[in-house]
Amino acid sequence: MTNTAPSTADAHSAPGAGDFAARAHQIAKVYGSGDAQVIALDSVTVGIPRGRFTAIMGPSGSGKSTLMHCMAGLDSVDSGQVFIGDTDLTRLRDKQLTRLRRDKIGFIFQAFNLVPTLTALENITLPMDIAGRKPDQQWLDAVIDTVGLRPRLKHRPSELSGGQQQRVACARALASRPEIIFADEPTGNLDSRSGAEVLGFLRDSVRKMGQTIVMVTHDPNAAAYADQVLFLTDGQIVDTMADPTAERVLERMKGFDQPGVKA
Ligand SMILES: Nc1ncnc2c1ncn2[C@@H]1O[C@H](COP(=O)(O)OP(=O)(O)OP(=O)(O)O)[C@@H](O)[C@H]1O
Repeated sequence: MTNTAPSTADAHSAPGAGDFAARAHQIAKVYGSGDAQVIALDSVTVGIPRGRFTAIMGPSGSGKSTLMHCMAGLDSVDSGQVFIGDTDLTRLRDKQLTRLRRDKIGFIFQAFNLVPTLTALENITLPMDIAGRKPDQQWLDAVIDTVGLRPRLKHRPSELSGGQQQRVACARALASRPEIIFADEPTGNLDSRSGAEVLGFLRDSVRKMGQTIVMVTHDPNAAAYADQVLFLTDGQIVDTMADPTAERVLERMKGFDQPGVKA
């Protein structure tokens, strides 16, 4: 694959560039006050290249989840700007933000968050049903085949393995062709084989379908599926790595004081 995507560092020099699916410009987030004050994000500027798979890594407490939540409009920033496409999230009212999250963003969490009474297919199309949108059947078929769920569409979550449930959650995120998918430790609850399958599907959806995915992970093996890794410490992006391998990511992580990495 030819790497023509803008690098994350380009976001500094070209904050208006159109090749980023999402951008943060000098965002800060502080929790608490006085002695209890924590600077979770310290003037972070970053661009998430369109049609690429980006992993975010860093020690526990470095601000990964906060960065993801702020970029996905799930949490507000104290200063700076966040863009999804050309839309500045910091200027939206609550209702507009809810609509943007529904229409432009897909989410995959560690917990699969499926509705237990619905079938796999009903779970996949639920966000579109709620939004009153008809799924594009051809696209839906492609997504279902990509995640290998065709024989399981009528099963309820309790009749599916953890890996299959997370595949349903991936398909649900992909089904509406969102501008960007945010995945927070998507393989954290899976055994290594199911985790590898899910990561393979995520990578395929980027390579074959042009999806943009950002994934927070503690696992260098998971990060190795990405096209690039952003390293966060103390609320700042301190490094990026293109075409990562698990070994190189692990080596880089050893430079940080971080207890959670699996060797
Ligand atoms: N709601 C909150 N109130 C106070 N402090 C918070 C809150 N949420 C996060 N923090 C603090 O902000 C910092 C960044 O937290 P964040 O969850 O983003 O880190 P992380 O890199 O995702 O950590 P982990 O890998 O352990 O999940 C941490 O010091 C955390 O304790």
